Amino acid sequence: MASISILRSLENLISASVDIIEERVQIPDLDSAYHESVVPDNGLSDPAVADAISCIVAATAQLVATIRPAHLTLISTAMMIHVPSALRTATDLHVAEVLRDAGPQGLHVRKIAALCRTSSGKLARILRLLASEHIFREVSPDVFANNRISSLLDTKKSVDRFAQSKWDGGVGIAAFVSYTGGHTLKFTSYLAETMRDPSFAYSEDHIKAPFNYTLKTDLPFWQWLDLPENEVERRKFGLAMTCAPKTSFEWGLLPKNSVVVDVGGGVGMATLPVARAFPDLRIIIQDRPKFVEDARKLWKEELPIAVSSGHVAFQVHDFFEPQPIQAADVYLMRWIMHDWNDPLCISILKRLRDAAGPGTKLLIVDALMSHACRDPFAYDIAGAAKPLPPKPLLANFGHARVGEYLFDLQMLVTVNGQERTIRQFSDILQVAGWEIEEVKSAAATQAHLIATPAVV
Ligand SMILES: C[S@@+](CC[C@H](N)C(=O)[O-])C[C@H]1O[C@@H](n2cnc3c(N)ncnc32)[C@H](O)[C@@H]1O
Repeated sequence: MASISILRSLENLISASVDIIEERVQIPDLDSAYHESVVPDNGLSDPAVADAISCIVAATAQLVATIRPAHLTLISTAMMIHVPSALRTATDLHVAEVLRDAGPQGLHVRKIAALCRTSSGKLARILRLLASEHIFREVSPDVFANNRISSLLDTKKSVDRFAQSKWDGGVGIAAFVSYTGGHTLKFTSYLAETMRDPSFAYSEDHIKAPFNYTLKTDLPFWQWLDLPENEVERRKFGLAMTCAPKTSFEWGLLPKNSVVVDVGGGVGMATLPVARAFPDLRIIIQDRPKFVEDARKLWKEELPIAVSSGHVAFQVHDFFEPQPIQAADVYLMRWIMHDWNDPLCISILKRLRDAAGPGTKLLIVDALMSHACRDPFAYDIAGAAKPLPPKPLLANFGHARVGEYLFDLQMLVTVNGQERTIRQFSDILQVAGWEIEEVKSAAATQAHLIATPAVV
């Protein structure tokens, strides 16, 4: 297809998608504050709207790639590293909280800088870069306000409280932004060096990640997080898990008092919304000692009734050791498999298979990878095939699904881990004695693989 007809097809796709959205929902202004009850922030339950949004995101990115001079795309992509860095800086300086009370008219950067205790000249440049990427808004020269995106960084705490800690309690996406724009950015900057060093490039060992190369340590990432000097990073990491959408498993179909074990559950960010919505379930959060300690504190603050009623319990457990909770109704593992190489995943899965009863379900929540081109593989697992987008979009929905590939590299640089395709999952599960029954939300950043014990 000639470029001009590609541009026209993309333009038509965008226009048709806007029509679908206009028919079904009202889209809030980008300048108003974030509210989780409005579309698109909470409108993705309507599949037609979700698809239309994906088409717009994919098509606009493809339009830009097609029409922008190639050298400008390369130069601006290379320099995009400054965006996560600026975003983390604004987050750690509490700019969104400082701007909360200023409302839509905003605050002069001199006042923002005074409250954030930093240089106004440099802060203005940082905020202007972000405003150009539609995060914050420059209302008039040097006057900045929150917009729908930046206001999501607001932890709702008073700035005075930050003397104690910003990273206590449910601080949401700010923790993810601060963690990723800090440590992950450092680790990924050494990716090229590790790919040229054979002892790293060809290794599947979890202590051969760019993280280890960057910090010159042989400690596994999880042990490094346990060090006293990394306490703040560990808390941020635990809270960063809030950034995920809720699990879409049908928890409501489980009988009262069903036992759900959140294996490697961190501070319990996957099961906290489940416990809120289904208080009759019995949830056990297992993790390493420090995360269990953090989880206990967080749940006491966030959902004390679950703690006092005993509907949630916390257990120190190494998932390479025999599973202490036998025949649970559900073993949930969200964002665990992607941390480990195949042999170690198989060890974890075998421990759960040994403990499983005939009715046990294993729920794995992770991204499900696909190629960026069409894939002739015949999917014989229910729900595993991802819907194909309209042409001329890339077969994997391009920029609309880039999150999966970003997470994949996040795993590579931190723990030498990886996201997997359905074939890769199917292989390791089979070796460990599990059979995939169904896949839900295959195309989402968090696909759900539901497996049952294989009959031997
Ligand atoms: C990416 S986080 C996911 C946390 C949680 N599942 C969630 O989705 O919020 C991985 C978790 O695995 C835990 N972990 C690492 N090694 C472990 C082990 N050997 N036994 C139990 N948990 C472990 C980490 O402490 C961390 O909380």
